[in-house]
Order: sequence, then structure tokens, then C-alpha cells
Amino acid sequence: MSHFSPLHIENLVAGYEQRVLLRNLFLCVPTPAFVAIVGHNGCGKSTLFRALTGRLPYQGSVHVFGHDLRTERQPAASGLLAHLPQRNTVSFSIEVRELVVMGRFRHQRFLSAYGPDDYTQADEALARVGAAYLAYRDFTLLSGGEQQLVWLAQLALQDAQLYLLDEPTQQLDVYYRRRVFDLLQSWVLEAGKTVLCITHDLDNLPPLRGYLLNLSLPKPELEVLTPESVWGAKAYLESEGSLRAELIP
Ligand SMILES: Nc1ncnc2c1ncn2[C@@H]1O[C@H](COP(=O)(O)OP(=O)(O)OP(=O)(O)O)[C@@H](O)[C@H]1O
Repeated sequence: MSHFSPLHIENLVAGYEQRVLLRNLFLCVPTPAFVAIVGHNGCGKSTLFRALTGRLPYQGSVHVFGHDLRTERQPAASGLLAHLPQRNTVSFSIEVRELVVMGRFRHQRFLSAYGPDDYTQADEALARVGAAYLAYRDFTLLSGGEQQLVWLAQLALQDAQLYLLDEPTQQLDVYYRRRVFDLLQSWVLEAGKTVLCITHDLDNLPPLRGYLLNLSLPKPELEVLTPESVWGAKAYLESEGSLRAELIP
């Protein structure tokens, strides 16, 4: 398999002092794709993202388009990857549009302000997530679901090659959950991005094109996303046996 694929993970081992959560993970996303990452609470999904974003030491190797992530000091600044954590907070008052435009940080010249073109792109990104009406509101006063839409708009502007999204549809209502999955699918199909998306929202996955990665399995591997593979993952995750297998250290 090529090291120049969007994501190539070899023999990844990661976890915490008491517990190894990811054991000898091999993964190759061969071409730009959507990958839904599923698994029980606590099985290590966010831990995988912590390793990929350099916040947790790991054994093994991770290459993104041929770049070794261990030696890539600022993967976000170089446009290699962008990450949406499960909880993202802002502690000061800021207009939504001002927060979204910051997604253009890679195109901003030192000490210069964002220009009209940057703001046009911010408005377009907000419109694409169905949140144009929030543009002039104070971000800190929005509901959790509205804030999530704003983060997705900002993320789109980062124009990264690999997106790591940790439960992007949590807190969203049924309409916006569907809409966000459609949006992520368009990032792949129309913009050639690779999207790794941690989710517990299996019901919305069947119509999507891409792969499924069930991190609760003893040997997780990519499966093509189909109604059958999603059903299989759901049946596995609902079984008592799968939970017991995971609790064995
Ligand atoms: N810094 C840490 N030190 C020790 N253990 C940790 C640390 N961070 C997380 N853990 C534990 O590691 C396990 C996996 O955490 P992780 O956040 O990867 O789960 P997850 O699969 O993303 O779960 P969820 O679906 O609930 O978000 C959990 O049991 C958690 O308590």
C-alpha cells in the first residue's frame, strides 16, 4: 500500500498508563474517502484522534499523504489536517462571522486583517451548513447545536486535506444531523477531502458512501459502508458479548 495515500497507519499502539486501548492498528485509506468510526463508549475513538493530532505519544507510524505525522510539527498550519474535538469552548464574546473567518488563518498575512474575500467565504461556509442566519449573533449565546454548525463552517474554511471530526452531529436535531452528514459527504465527493468522523449515530450512515471502522472489534479494519455493514456493526455493539470482550485488559 502506498504511503502517499490520505492516511496510512502501521502498527499503532496507544493508550494510557493503566490501559492500552489501540493495539497494533493497521489502517490504509487508499483514496479520499469518508470513514465513520464507531465503537462503544471508552473503546478509544477519541484516543486515536489524540494520537493523530500529536497530543498522545504512540508506537508505530502514521503517514498523511506521505508526511510522517511524528515529524510534522504543525500539521494544521500546513493544511495537512484539521480537528474538531468533542467539546470546543470559547470563553469570550465573539460574533459568529468573526469566528468562522478564522478558518482562513493559513491565508492571512502576518499582522494583516481578514479582507472582504475572506468574509465572503465565511458567509458562504455558514450558508452551506444552514446557519447564515447566525452570522451576526454572539457565538457564546448560541445553543450547543448552533455552535456545532458554526464550528463546521469554520472547519470547511481551513481547507485541510484530512479532517478529524469527533461526534460532529452530537447535540444536533434530526434534520441537521442528516444535513451535516450530507455536507461531509460533499467535502469528499466534491472537494476530494478525507473525513474521519467519530459517531454513535449509526442510523444516518447507510445512505453514505465510504468506509466503516468499528474500533470495538478485536481487530478493527475498514469495511465498505453499506446498509449491511452498518447493521452488522450495530448488532455487534448491541451484544453483551462484545462489551465483555472489550473489558478484558
Ligand atoms: N488522560 C487519560 N488518562 C487515563 N485514561 C484516560 C485519559 N483520557 C481518556 N482515558 C480513558 O480512556 C478510555 C477511552 O477514552 P476515549 O476518549 O478514547 O473514548 P471514546 O471511544 O472516544 O468514547 P466516547 O464514545 O464515550 O467518547 C476511557 O475509559 C477514558 O476514561
